[in-house]
Parts: sequence; C-alpha cells; structure tokens
Amino acid sequence: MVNGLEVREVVVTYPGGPTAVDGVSLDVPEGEVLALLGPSGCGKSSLLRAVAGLEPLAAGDLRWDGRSVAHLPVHRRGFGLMFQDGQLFPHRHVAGNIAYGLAGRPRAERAERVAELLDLVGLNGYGDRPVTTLSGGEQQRVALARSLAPRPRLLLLDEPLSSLDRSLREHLAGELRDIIRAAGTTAVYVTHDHDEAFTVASRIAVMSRGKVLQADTPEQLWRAPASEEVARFLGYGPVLDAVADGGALRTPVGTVAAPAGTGERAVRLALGPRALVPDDAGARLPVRGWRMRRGERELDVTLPDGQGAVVRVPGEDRAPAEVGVRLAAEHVAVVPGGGR
Ligand SMILES: Nc1ncnc2c1ncn2[C@@H]1O[C@H](COP(=O)(O)OP(=O)(O)OP(=O)(O)O)[C@@H](O)[C@H]1O
Repeated sequence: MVNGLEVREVVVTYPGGPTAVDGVSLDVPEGEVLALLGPSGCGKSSLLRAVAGLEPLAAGDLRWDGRSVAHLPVHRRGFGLMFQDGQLFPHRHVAGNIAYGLAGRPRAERAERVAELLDLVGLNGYGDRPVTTLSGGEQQRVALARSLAPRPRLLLLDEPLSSLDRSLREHLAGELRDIIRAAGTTAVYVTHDHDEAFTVASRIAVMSRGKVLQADTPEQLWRAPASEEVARFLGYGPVLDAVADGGALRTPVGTVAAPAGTGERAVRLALGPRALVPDDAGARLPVRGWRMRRGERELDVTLPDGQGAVVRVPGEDRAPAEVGVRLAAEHVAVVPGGGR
C-alpha cells in the first residue's frame, strides 16, 4: 500500500470517442509532485479529471492511503483543483476568493488562513483588491491560494500556467514549485511543456496515446529515456545510429564512452541540445544557417545522415561555412532500438 494516491489500471473513455486513458497505473506518494507530461490529446487532462472525480472510470481503481475513492463524488475526495484560467469569482475580492473553500469555519480562523496564504503566494496586502484588477500571473497565484486554503490532501493542477506568456510562465513555474513544497502538498501537475515539468515536479510521467511511456525522476528521465519517443519529447534532437566498440560508442560525428552494459552491438544515441560542441579537430559539418539566441550563435548544421542539428558557438561576426564538432558525453543518451 502507498501512503498517498494509487492509480490502478485506469481507463477513461468518451461516448463514441477514443479511449483517452488506456490502462494507466501510477503511484503518487505523499509529498511528491508528479507531472503528467505529454503532447496535446495524449490523455493527461482526462486522467487528471478522473482522479478529481470529474470523469467516471470505465475500468480500474483510484485509492488514497489504500482506500478506494473511485465511488466518491468530487467534493468528498478531499482534493483541490486548479485550472488553466483560475476561474476566480469576479465579484469577490482576493480574500473572498481565497476564503471560498473555508465556508463554515469560524471567522477568525478564516482570516488567519487567508493571511497565511497571501503570504505564501507573495500577495501580502492584496486581500481587498477586486480580482479583476490583478494581472494574469497574480490571478493564478490567487487561484493557487484558493485551492490550497482548505489544505487538500492532493492538489490537481491542469496546465495552470499555459494562459500566461513565456517569461512569466518560467518565473511562476519556479514560484509554484516553491509554494507547493512549502505547503507540503502532494500534487499532480498536467503540462505539455517539458521545461515546466522539469521545474515543478519531483517525478515525471511521460504520456502518449493514453499510456504512460515512462515515469521517473527528472534526472533519471533525462539520463536514461526509455525510448526514442520519450527522448524526442523531452527535447533530445537527432537520434543517431552508433556502434559499440571496445567500450566506446562510435558515430559519424564523434565517439563517447559506452555506458556499462552496452556490450558489442548497434545502439541509438539521442543528442541533447548541447551534445555537439565546437572542436576544430572533430568531424566537419556544413552550416545551413544561424541565429543569435541568448547571447550565443546557434548554427544549423546537417549531419552526415542528413538530419539537422544545432551547434552553439561563442558570438562571432560571421557564421562559418562549416564547423568542426565533437560529442559531449554528458549531453547524449543511449536509447533502446539500435540496429535498425
Ligand atoms: N469531453 C470529451 N468528449 C469526447 N472526447 C474527448 C473529450 N475530452 C477529451 N476527449 C478526447 O480524449 C483524448 C484525450 O484528451 P485529453 O484532453 O485528455 O488530452 P490532453 O493530453 O490533456 O490534451 P490537451 O493538452 O490538448 O488538453 C483526445 O483524443 C480528446 O479528443
């Protein structure tokens, strides 16, 4: 038994539609923040909504601390919800929104809890503001405070930052992680953005076509993606054929030490965004184009097998016609499926 949430062989279907969640099993132990990461339509929202009680299970079970909650209505599961567009009550002030889930508690206790939460989400002094006067980021912080106020045993977040612009999203993702951890809340966080998942989660489940392809810590997922599909979804770029040979993995663009257990066989090697490092003594690649990004020049190069890749070089006035490269071992991952 797991202290926390157990998802067991859960199936979610829609009338006349696809099998949105196809036999998913996951554990979310107390205190963990699990991200459900996957492309649009992979079933992550359907799974979250099923955990919340907003979609019925076609099969499977959901347990909290070993007891099934699958038959309980939404409001009796003790779970908090937060959605993309916060859904604040426009006619209530900030404090009134945060206090929404505290109805029935003594007034003084409500006021104390609201003050605690305003502090937690960095909105001290905002209690009397009409929510309609807040920025998008502030509104999402109020929505988070409101869902945390009743101390839910599990917080379910569905793309909570996706209506915000990129820089605010990156900033708020870090804040959200700190707030959730400070509150000690167990959480499931749905996102299609791998940077956001890596920022927020202590474990990530990568989903595709209704199934979980891999569930691991961010470090383990990045170091050892279970398949090419997972690697590509995490942001690995080209995937190359490599030959294991005497403890080394050889590719047309360089050689890296083979991880233990690789043996003498053909494997596939996924290149991370920084896998190709400029090296005049290395393989020479033609440069197709370039752009400046965050103070670095990114060269678009063509690999010997025709795939495109990017090489980052220190700013120069002009891009070269070709560039020498080697492989940085810490930025590549061996993925199953070699010998194709
Ligand atoms: N109410 C519904 N009725 C019919 N089909 C639905 C319904 N909701 C979702 N689906 C379908 O179920 C599948 C999974 O959808 P779901 O919203 O869970 O995916 P998702 O990964 O959360 O995608 P997104 O990030 O775009 O929301 C999709 O094929 C979708 O079209």
